[in-house]
Amino acid sequence: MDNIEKVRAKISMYDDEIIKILSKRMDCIDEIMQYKKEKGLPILQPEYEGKKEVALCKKLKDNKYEDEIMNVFRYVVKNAKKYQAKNLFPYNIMLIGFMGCGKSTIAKYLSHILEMEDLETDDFIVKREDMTINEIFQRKGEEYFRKCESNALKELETRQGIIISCGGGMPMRDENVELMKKNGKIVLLTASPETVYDRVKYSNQRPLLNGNMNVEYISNLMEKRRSRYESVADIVVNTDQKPIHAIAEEVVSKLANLD
Ligand SMILES: Nc1ncnc2c1ncn2[C@@H]1O[C@H](COP(=O)(O)OP(=O)(O)OP(=O)(O)O)[C@@H](O)[C@H]1O
Ligand SMILES: O=C(O)C1=C[C@@H](O)[C@@H](O)[C@H](O)C1
Ligand SMILES: [Mg+2]
Repeated sequence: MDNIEKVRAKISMYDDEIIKILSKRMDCIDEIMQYKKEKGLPILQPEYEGKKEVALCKKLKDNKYEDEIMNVFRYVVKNAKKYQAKNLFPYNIMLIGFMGCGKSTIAKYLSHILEMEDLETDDFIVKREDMTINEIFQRKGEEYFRKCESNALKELETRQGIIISCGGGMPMRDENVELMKKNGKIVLLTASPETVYDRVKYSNQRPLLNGNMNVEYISNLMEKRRSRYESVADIVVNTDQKPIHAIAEEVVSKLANLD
């Protein structure tokens, strides 16, 4: 064997070791998930991630390959999170609820913490139609927008393992709910009319609220939708006066405890 072949053989041997070690590391993820389940511990522990990064930096200090190895570790951690999410949620997480209840905010947070892709049906429609939601309502009318929502769900029918933040009116149509339930669990986020008002009062991006930006209007529309929202939801999480991470944890633990 010439020298280069010898080195390649060595690399191959190290690859075997890496595979063995990575598999053992993944087994630990299974163990941790099982342990958290048994002890009723929070599934999301974002503070652990920061500590882990610091600990790894310390271990790699003065290592010639510090940057490269650190990058590999980040990828390892990313994939461990993906593996965990895939096991916990082998379906789409469909966030529904009134405007301003926090669907987009929670979807983004969960997407980061679980390494799951997130998608906004409103954004999806804006891209397809090449118009803002306000423009669609003004030029084509609400009924047209509602058809776009159904079409968006049909296009997304085959996707799996994503977090979908649905437009506030999406669950009002039976055909939409059917599509949402096909390969997803429906998470209803709630907030009081006062909270919603506080969160959205300076925005003009929600056509239904333009010219109606007051607690009374919000309260009336919310009441009209309440029973529909509640009847289609697999789980419900109230978001009033709660920080994002607490809402996200509640979503995740309630979903994980579904049969
Ligand atoms: N738990 C929370 N605490 C404080 N502010 C929040 C919370 N959740 C969301 N917000 C803020 O409220 C506003 C509305 O939130 P978000 O856009 O996520 O709502 P949404 O349900 O997606 O609304 P829409 O249906 O109109 O898309 C944002 O400015 C966001 O930063
Ligand atoms: O609640 C609703 O009906 C809506 C909510 C937004 O997400 C947009 O989908 C649109 O403004 C309509
Ligand atoms: Mg949103």
